Amino acid sequence: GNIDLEIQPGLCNIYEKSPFVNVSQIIKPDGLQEPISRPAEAPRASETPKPKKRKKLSTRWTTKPSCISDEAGQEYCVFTNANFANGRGISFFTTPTIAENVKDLPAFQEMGIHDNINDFSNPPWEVRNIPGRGNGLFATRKLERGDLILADTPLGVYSSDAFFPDYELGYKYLRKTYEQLPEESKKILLRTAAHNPGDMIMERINTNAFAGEFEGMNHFFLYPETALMNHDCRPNAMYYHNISTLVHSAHASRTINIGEEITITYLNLLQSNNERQETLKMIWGFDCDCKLCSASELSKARSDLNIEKINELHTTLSDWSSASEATPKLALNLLSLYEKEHLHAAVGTGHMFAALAYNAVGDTKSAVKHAKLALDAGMVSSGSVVDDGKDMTTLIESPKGHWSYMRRGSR
Ligand SMILES: C[S@@+](CC[C@H](N)C(=O)[O-])C[C@H]1O[C@@H](n2cnc3c(N)ncnc32)[C@H](O)[C@@H]1O
Repeated sequence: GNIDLEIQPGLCNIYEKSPFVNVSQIIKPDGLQEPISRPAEAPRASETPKPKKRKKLSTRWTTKPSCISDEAGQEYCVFTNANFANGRGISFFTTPTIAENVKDLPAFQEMGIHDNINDFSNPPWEVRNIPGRGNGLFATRKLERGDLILADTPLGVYSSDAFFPDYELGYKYLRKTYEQLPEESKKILLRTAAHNPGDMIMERINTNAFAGEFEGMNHFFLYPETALMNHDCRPNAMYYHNISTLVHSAHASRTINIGEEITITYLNLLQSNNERQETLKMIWGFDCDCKLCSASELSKARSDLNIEKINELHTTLSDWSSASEATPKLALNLLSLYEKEHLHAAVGTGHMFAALAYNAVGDTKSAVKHAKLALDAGMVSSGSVVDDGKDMTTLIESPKGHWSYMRRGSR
C-alpha cells in the first residue's frame, strides 16, 4: 500500500486522505501526523521564509527523457538524474512540467544538501530476517526519543497517473526508471520486498512506496531503506518527508532497546482494530500479529473506545468557531489518552493542542509551558514539524500576540 503524504510548503505530511484506487499500494499515513487546523484567517508564521543563498548545481537529466502520452495527450516521461544525492541517483516518471519544477527544488539546487543523507556506514540497527515478516530493522544501540534512525532519498518518484492508461506500456517505462539508475542503486532497489508476484517495479512500489500529492499530482515515492521497516500498530518510530529536499527520515518516538525491532505504522492508527487489520491484509497481504492486534478481545475493545474518544477530541479541539466546546481540560484528556494508548509519537501534537487551548482562554503561562513541551517532542510529533514548530515558537515569544490568544474567551 502507499503511504499517503500530504504535501505542505516545504514538508509533507503522511496520513490517510484520498485512497489511491487501482494501485494496491504502499505505506500509509499516520493519523497522528495531521496538523492542527487553525482558523482560516490565522496568520501563519511560515508565510515569510527567509531567502536562502543558493549555490546552483547542474540539474541536467543524465538520460534523454523518454515519453508516453495518455488519450488526452498528456505526456509522462522518465527523467533520471544519476548524480542526485551524491551519485545515488533518482528517476521520475511524471509530466514534463513537474520535472521542470522539480529542478528548482532545494533537493536539486543546494550544494551539500544530501551530505549526511543515505549514510548507512554505522547505523544504529541491523537488518534481520524474521520468518513470517521478511526483513526488518533491529536496534544495535539503545535509542532515545528523537534519535535519528535513518534518512534516505527516493530512488523513484512516480506519478500515479503515468502508468495506468496502458499497464503493459506503463511497466515498460517503469522499468526504464530502474534501468537508468546507477548500478549500486539498482541493487538497493531490488533488495526491497515485493509481496506479490507481477511486474518487478510495480510490485515494489505497491509494497514499499509512500503516496502523496507532489506538485499538484499524486505520486509514489520509493525510499529503499525506509522500506525495510515493518509495521506495528504501536510503533516506536515516526517518519516525515521533506518535500523540498526529498529526504525521508525516521526518528525514535520512544526509547528503543538493543535487539528491539524498529517499526513504523503503515496506516492511520486512529482506526479500530478491525479496520486496521483488514487494511493491512488487503493492501500489504499480512495478518497483523503486533502486540495490540494479538491482545485479548477485551483490551482491543477498550483500545477501540479510546481511539474513538481521541478522534472526537481532535475534532472538538480543532474547532475555532464561536460554538467551540474546546477547553484546556479536554486537551489534557487527549494527552492522557495518547499515553494510555502508547501513541508516543502523538505527544507533541497533544501538547500543541494544550498550548493553543490554554492560550485561547488567556492562560498564557500554561500555554507557554505546553508550547515548550510540544517543541521538545516536536522532532517526532508531527509531519508538519516546520509549520507547527514555527507556530509554537511564535506562541512562546509572545503568547498575547499569538493568533490563538483569547480566541475562546475566558472560561
Ligand atoms: C515495506 S515492506 C517492510 C520490509 C519487508 N519485511 C522486507 O522484507 O523488506 C512491507 C512488507 O513487509 C511485510 N510486513 C510488514 N510489517 C509486517 C508485520 N507486522 N507482520 C508481518 N509482515 C509484515 C509485509 O509482507 C509487507 O507487505
